[in-house]
Amino acid sequence: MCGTTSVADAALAAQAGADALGFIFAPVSKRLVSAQVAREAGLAAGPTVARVGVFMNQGLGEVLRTAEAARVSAVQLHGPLAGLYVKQIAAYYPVLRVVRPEELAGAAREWDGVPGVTLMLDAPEPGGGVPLDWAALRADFPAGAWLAGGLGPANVAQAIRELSPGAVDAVSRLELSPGRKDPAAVRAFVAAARGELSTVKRPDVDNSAACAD
Ligand SMILES: O=C(O)c1ccccc1N[C@@H]1O[C@H](COP(=O)(O)O)[C@@H](O)[C@H]1O
Repeated sequence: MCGTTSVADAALAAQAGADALGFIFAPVSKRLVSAQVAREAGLAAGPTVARVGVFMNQGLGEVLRTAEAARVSAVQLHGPLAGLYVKQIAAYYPVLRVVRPEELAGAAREWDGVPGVTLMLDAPEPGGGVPLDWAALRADFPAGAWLAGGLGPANVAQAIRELSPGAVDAVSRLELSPGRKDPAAVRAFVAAARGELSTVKRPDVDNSAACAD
């Protein structure tokens, strides 16, 4: 659940069953949040909810200082970034490295087996609410990668069926206005994603017993 800007929205998402909250620290964003509010919101979400700091083309020092001040548990990196920079941040925080569709195949090769770096596929305009052509991306989508881009309550189940992502992430289709969550959409999104994830057959999970029952 990305774009969290308040304690109230963090509590809402946690109560709805979100596994992770995203806090956007990229100055270009309409959902920009301060490290202090992110820290308070993360505390309100409780001990089992991950806290992801979202950055775009920001310096190494700024990323590490903000992540520390906000007490995030992972960092999401957007933009054309050098591999060395990503690895330097991965020495401190688990990294979600965001890639566009045209970068997916190359990034899957580059980051395959690199500890601490998980790929996240997103649309070319982050936070733009535009879904991807999931079927066309299936061949290049690596196991365990996360999926974002135009996901909402009405389409998240189909996206999970198409790509079996490790996790799904959304923002603009869950809002009343930028930075302000729509409670009904938040609850419907988590319910739809959880419902589909409980039935999807993953390549790394033997659920044949469940199928036979
Ligand atoms: O949402 C933003 O404003 C934003 C700004 C800078 C980097 C990332 C941003 N959002 C990310 O966009 C995706 C999905 O957005 P949507 O569901 O398509 O609206 C998500 O990963 C956000 O973290």
